Amino acid sequence: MSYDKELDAAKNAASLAARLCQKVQKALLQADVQSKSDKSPVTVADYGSQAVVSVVLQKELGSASFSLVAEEDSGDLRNEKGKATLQRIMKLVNETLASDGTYGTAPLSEEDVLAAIDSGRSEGGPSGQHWVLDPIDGTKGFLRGDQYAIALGLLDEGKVVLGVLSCPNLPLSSLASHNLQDDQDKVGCLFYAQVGSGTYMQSLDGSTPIKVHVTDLDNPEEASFFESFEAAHSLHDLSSLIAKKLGVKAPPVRIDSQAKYGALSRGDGAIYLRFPHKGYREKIWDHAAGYLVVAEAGGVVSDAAGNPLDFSKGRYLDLHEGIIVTNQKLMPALLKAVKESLNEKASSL
Ligand SMILES: Nc1ncnc2c1ncn2[C@@H]1O[C@H](COP(=O)(O)O)[C@@H](O)[C@H]1OP(=O)(O)O
Ligand SMILES: [Mg+2]
Ligand SMILES: [Mg+2]
Ligand SMILES: [Mg+2]
Repeated sequence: MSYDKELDAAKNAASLAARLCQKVQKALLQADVQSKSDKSPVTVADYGSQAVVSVVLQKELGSASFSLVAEEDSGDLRNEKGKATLQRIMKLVNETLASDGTYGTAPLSEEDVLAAIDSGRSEGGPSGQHWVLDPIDGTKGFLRGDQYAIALGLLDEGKVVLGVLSCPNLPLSSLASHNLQDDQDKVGCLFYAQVGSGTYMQSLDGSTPIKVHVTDLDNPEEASFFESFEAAHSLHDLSSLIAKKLGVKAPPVRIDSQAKYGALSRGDGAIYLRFPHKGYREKIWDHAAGYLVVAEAGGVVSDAAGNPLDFSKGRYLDLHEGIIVTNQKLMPALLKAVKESLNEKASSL
C-alpha cells in the first residue's frame, strides 16, 4: 500500500508548523533577559504548531475519519486565564496559514483553533489509522535556542508507516564533520520515511531530497553516541558506562529532541542511548516518527532488552528500561554492553 498522498500532506504540515515555531523562537531569542524567563512563548508555539498540523492534514486528506494522537490539549486555554494566550495562538496560526497561500482562505476563529488542538485527543491503538504528533519535541532546546523537532508519524494497524521530522535548527551538513568554513549557517532539515521506501532528507526551504543511510561502521571504538542534552531526561552516567564497555572513545554528543534520530539516520553518529529516570513513561509521539526515519535508513531501534518498540498500545510505550538505537552491525555488541551495565547498576544499589 502506498501512503504517497499522506506523506505529501505530512511534509506540508510539518514544514508549515516549523515556520510558526521559527517565528516564535526568533522573537524569543531577541527578547530581553526578563522576558526570556517567561515560558509562555513555548506554550504558544506548542499549541500553534499542533493546530497548524491538524488543520493542514484535515484540509489535505478530509476530516471524516481523522484521528490524531498528540501531546497537547486545549484545557488550559478554555478558562479565563487562557484567553490572552488563545488570542496569541489564533493570530499566529492564521498568519502562518495565510503565509502559505494554499490553506489561508477564511481566518480561523478561537473555536476553530481550540477544535483543531483537541482533534489530538485520540488514544491510538492497534486498529485503523492514527496520526501521531509531537508539535514541539525538545521544548527545553527550543527555549535555549538549540535543537527541537516537529515530529509527525502515521500508524496503520498499529505499525508506523510514515515518519516526518522537521528540524529547523539542525545543520544540513553532518554534525560529525562540521566544517566552520562550509555550510555553517545552513540549517533546517526535513527528514521523511515511508515504510518500505527508505529515508530522505531535504532542506526545510525545499531542496531536492537525498536518500540517507545510517553509518556502516562496525568498530565501536570509532563510533560516537548521542544522548539527551538534559540530564533530567536520560541517565548520563549509565550511557557513559555502556559506551566505556563498548570501547567508544569519543565523548557523548548531547542534543535535544528527535533531531537525534534524524542525525543518526544520515550517519552523523552511530548510537543513540536513552535511559529515562525511574518512573518516566515514554509516549508514542516522542519516538514514532524518529523510529521510522532511522529504521528506513537501515538502523535498528529497540528497548534495552532488544525488543522492538510497540506503538499499538495507546498513548504510551511499554518498555524495558530504555531505548537504544544503532546500525545492524553494532547492535549485538551494544545489547551486550547494555545488559552488563544494567546488571552492574542493579547490583551496586
Ligand atoms: N522527565 C523527563 N524524562 C524524559 N523525557 C522527558 C522528561 N520530560 C520531558 N521529556 C520529553 O523528552 C523529550 C525530549 O528529550 P530530549 O530532548 O532529552 O531527547 C521530549 O519529548 C520531552 O518532552 P517535550 O516534547 O515536551 O519537550
Ligand atoms: Mg516530546
Ligand atoms: Mg512536545
Ligand atoms: Mg511537553
